[in-house]
Amino acid sequence: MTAPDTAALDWEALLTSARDAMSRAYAPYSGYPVGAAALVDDGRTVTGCNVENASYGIGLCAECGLVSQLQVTGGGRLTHFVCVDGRGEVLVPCGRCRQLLYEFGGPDLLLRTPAGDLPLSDMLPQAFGPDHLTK
Ligand SMILES: O=c1ccn([C@H]2C[C@H](O)[C@@H](CO)O2)c(=O)[nH]1
Repeated sequence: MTAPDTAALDWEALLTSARDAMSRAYAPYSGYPVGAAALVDDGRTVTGCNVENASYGIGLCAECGLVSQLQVTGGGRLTHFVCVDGRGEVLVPCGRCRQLLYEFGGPDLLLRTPAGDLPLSDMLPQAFGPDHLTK
């Protein structure tokens, strides 16, 4: 399956999905809800929201839920990704989450960021990934 044409991609629909996910976040400790949405190479959309915990350090980022949903709904490769903050504004994924995304999207995964649409290779240069383990 080939990645959808970037120009034809409906970023607005993906943003709406991310904002909807954000509205379901559980973020009572930080007060910082996050929603994430990604397009899969078979046309599915997967989403996630952050889920915090009274044991602060074990809270889950929105991207954790997203990659879990990716797997549980059939796997595949992520092609386009966006996450939003509590105002619905585009947010950059945190460093750990860039690594999570790399596993399932690789360097060509396109991220919508406040600085424009960028491949993950720009956001996580010289990434460590599955290929290193096979060398
Ligand atoms: O990429 C990110 C960055 C932050 N958060 C969450 C973690 C925490 O619950 C809250 C504040 O850091 O935002 C995410 O879900 N994804």
